[in-house]
Amino acid sequence: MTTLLSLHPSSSSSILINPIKPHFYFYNKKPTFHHFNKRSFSKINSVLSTETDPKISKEVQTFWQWLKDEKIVTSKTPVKPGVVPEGLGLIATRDIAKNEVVLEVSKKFWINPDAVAASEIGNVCSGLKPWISVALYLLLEKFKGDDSKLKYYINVLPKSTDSTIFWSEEELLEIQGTQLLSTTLGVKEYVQSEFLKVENEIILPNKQLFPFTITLDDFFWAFGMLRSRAFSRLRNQNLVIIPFADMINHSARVTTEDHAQEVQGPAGLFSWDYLFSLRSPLSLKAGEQVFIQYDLNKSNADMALDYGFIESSSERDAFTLTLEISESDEFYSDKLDIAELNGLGESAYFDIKNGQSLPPSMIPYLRLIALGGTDAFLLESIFRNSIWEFLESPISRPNEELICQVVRNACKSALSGYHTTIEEDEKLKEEGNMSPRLEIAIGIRSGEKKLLQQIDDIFKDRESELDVLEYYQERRLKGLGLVGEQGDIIFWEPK
Ligand SMILES: C[S@@+](CC[C@H](N)C(=O)[O-])C[C@H]1O[C@@H](n2cnc3c(N)ncnc32)[C@H](O)[C@@H]1O
Repeated sequence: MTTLLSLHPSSSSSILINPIKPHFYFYNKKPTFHHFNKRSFSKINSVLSTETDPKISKEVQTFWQWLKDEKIVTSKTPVKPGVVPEGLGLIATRDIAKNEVVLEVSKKFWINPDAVAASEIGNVCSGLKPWISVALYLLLEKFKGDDSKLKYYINVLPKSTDSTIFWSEEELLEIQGTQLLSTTLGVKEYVQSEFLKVENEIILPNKQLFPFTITLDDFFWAFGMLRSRAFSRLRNQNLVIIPFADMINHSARVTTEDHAQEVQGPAGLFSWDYLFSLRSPLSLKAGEQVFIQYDLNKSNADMALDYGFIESSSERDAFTLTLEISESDEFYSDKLDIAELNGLGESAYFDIKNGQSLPPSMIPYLRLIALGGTDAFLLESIFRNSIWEFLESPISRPNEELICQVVRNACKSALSGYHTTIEEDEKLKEEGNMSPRLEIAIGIRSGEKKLLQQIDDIFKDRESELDVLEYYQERRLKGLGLVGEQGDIIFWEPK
């Protein structure tokens, strides 16, 4: 899937398309639930009582009762669980004003590295990455069954989500050629290697703390839960699962992200504690579902990987173009030095978004890696402070032509890696009636192809302008006053 193209005959810098995303990040926001009748597309009627709603499973009812017993849910709580197109969700039981608090959960119910530290596995987990320690804690509580203090919560967690990390090989074939497939495989490999490490270093040597078998699938389940349910933007909290709050679904209609807060408030009759407080970003009528915005910055591929759904609008479509100065480039060290002086490196990643212009440093970087031949004098150290400014405009016809050719060839090559065309995908979308996973696959692959087409169009237009562009030498002569109005060169003639 990786396309690597030589940019210059003498220097072999390259453009890579479809790489595995370079940085595996853990984590940005939130949530998934339940494995019961997941997507029942019933109209969201006001759920007047969880107990009397036949669609609410016994496990959810028991969980709800536990929330009441623990005073997390009180008579003032304006929401209750309901079965919605997104699975389970929270439904307003009365009109809710914009910014009104819909739920509060005291710190003692939070599932985070502090909870792990205070548990029986705290000592052995202290050196682990936070997400790994919380994953082990979740698994430990799961295997305790009825003895777990989190049992009512764990009982309502889903067996998996529609995240691509849970897709079968056959399902993954539907995203053949996409960056999402590369990223998914990269993440799976990463999780597997972390599992093998923690199994050897922590789980097996501490059998008394882990008196049950933890399989790779179990570890993936815990990873998937964290990936889809954890909040990350709280003050002091980079990774925290908040039971009950994680029943809230995402809507593109919500365009702000500041609904979750850590506040201080009463926790029980005589004590105060930190509370996780969630406000409704929209004003709602009784019976409507409460939504939040999970993350405005995530692409559809991020959403598919984290939560197992995407948005239908193309605004979240993204394609990461990777450009690289090759070590075998004869000007490697000069080019690297220039890139670093300008905040870039040996490799640079440019996120291309639908309808947006190219990232500002992409073309100068492309021109830099394509620089060679008679333009190579610009790499000399006397130009070090001014070269980036030069690179912001066309350098020479061969340099500009080369970047167009290479980008266009890379786009064509990447486009040929998909097993369907944009038109075929559009037809499938029109036919409808797809499984949620196929819907994700088609949305992602058609989004990527449209972006590749968009990039190709940009460089096609540029290619058609090669004859009329102004290049470095011409600009330089003009700067010295040596070019006339018509572009003719003015020679100095002695009088
Ligand atoms: C924190 S959970 C929210 C509660 C969840 N619906 C449940 O049943 O537990 C997040 C998960 O809900 C589902 N979800 C949330 N918002 C969604 C949306 N707008 N479209 C489709 N699924 C959504 C996805 O499965 C996601 O991984």
